Amino acid sequence: MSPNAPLDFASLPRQGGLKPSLAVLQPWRRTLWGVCAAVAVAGMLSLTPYLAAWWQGQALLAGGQGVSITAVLSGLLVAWLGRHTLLYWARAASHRMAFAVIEQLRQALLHKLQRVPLVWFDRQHPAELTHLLGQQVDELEDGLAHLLPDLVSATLIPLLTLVVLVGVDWRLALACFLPYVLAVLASARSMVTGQAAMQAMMTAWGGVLQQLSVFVKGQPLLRAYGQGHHRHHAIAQALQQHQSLAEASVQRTLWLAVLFMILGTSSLSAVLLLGMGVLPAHSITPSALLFAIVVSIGLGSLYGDVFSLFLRLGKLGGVWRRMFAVLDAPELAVMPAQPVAAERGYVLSAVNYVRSGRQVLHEVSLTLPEGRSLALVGPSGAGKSTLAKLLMRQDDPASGSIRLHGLPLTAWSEDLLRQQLAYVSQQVELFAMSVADNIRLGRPDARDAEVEAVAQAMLCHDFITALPHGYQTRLEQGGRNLSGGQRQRLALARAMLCDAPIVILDEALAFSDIENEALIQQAMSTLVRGRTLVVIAHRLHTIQHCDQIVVLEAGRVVETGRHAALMAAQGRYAALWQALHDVPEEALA
Ligand SMILES: Nc1ncnc2c1ncn2[C@@H]1O[C@H](COP(=O)(O)OP(=O)(O)OP(=O)(O)O)[C@@H](O)[C@H]1O
Repeated sequence: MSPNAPLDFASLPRQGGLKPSLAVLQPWRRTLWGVCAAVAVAGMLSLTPYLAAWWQGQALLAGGQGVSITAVLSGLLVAWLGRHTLLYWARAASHRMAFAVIEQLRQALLHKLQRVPLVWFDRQHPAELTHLLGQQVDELEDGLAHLLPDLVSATLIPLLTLVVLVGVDWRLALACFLPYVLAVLASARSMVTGQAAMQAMMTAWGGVLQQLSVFVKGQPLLRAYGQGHHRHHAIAQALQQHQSLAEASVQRTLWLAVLFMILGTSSLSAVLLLGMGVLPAHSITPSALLFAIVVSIGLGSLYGDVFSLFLRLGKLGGVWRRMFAVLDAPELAVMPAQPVAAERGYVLSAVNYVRSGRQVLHEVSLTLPEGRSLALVGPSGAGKSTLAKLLMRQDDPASGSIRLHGLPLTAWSEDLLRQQLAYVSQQVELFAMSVADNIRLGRPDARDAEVEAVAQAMLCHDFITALPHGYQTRLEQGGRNLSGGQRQRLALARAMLCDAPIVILDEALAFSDIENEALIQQAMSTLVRGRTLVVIAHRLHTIQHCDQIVVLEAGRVVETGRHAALMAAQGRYAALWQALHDVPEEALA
């Protein structure tokens, strides 16, 4: 596999530690070996000052002159240059690999977010997801670019030195390296036991981000209700929770820090004790003792690195786990099915839907022929929006089936289904781009004249041309510089521009005043003629001309029919009409 081929994140081992990082770097394995070799050689070159000291010391102890200072300095300079050239190349190569992986991983996560059921987002907090896609993906850089070379340095150099020292004197080698091995084992254990604490800290940090995001986004509301202090308190609590976990984690590893301080000086002490006190003087040569002293001093500088290496390994595992939680989120599968011949429009059979463990829709069955209109009415919380979302396959029912044009929604490809649908939800989404581009999201290739025509029809043109740069005025995120009614009309214009054969409007006129509402309805009735229309509205006069009205109550269909027939039946619909419009009893007769 060439490094330019797309990476397969699905096949990475789902575990912490270094395994996913090594697996994801497989396409660059040759470069990876090169990086490790370069780091190893650079590590060996870093030993040259110690070797030179030993060499000179040995010569002096033997009563000689040693090598000339110029030769020593030249040798050290060459080693220094060689070491830094190798490290420079290794850093550059490992960063190239890391950035390529990070780029592809971010793309894979974004791609995944486009395929998870939309209801999945209800369980996520936007601030946490943004943090994951932004900062946390970048945090992998340490694991991919630095950790492996650092591990090589911390393992290979001591190992090589150990081999040489064993050759010189195995007893001194033991004294020198036993504390180091103990330090590695203690760090590894602390990483294993610290995994849960690391996860808890990451989760707690997610909580802090959530509270901060509520605080920032909710300022207008919080101030209106004087809740600023309350929110401060919530943020302080979330921070406090994170801090206590961090403190607990530090407490848990404090003994390690102390142990490291002791072990860090133990190699030298053990070598001196053994070499000058315990072992008989004649059984040890001065040059062997000198070499062991030099090695143990060099080893002392590696203890801190070992400790931080294991901490970083633990953190890397936590970051991969967060990535996998998103990459492994279940998707809505597309399952081929045989279409029911000659069936056009929607057919729902015994649809049950469960949300957060609660049944929201019960045995809903209905038919909406192509080109006809259907209104969903009922009290708040009856399940109208939920049903509309299922028609767009934002999620799958727990049981029952929804067919469109004879084919179960589960058999439609995501793209093909989206092409069928235009949707205006209760929450209008407008983006920080020009007004024209916001409308054009409905159909990216629409010409300016088409954008303007649909804006005229949805009564947007006048307020748009009154903006400083007309259609090119850049909106604030969420369209904050527009009124609620203006935002909704823009969303309607976008949906109408989309030209999809099925239009779903969820309270799309809720913010319109009576005068505008009548005018928009008139324009829309022309635009949606011939299309399949699903409307949700509390203001029932807006839906009285629909071909079919379905009344939902507590997730069940309790009535269906046309306006006149339902009014005449004096059932739930008539009662709703009466309650909402305060029509006198005799008018319903
Ligand atoms: N994200 C969610 N998580 C859990 N339950 C939800 C969620 N969204 C809606 N529900 C529940 O599903 C039920 C139906 O909600 P839905 O929004 O479909 O009602 P509705 O008839 O459209 O109400 P309204 O007219 O107020 O918009 C409600 O009882 C609601 O509590």
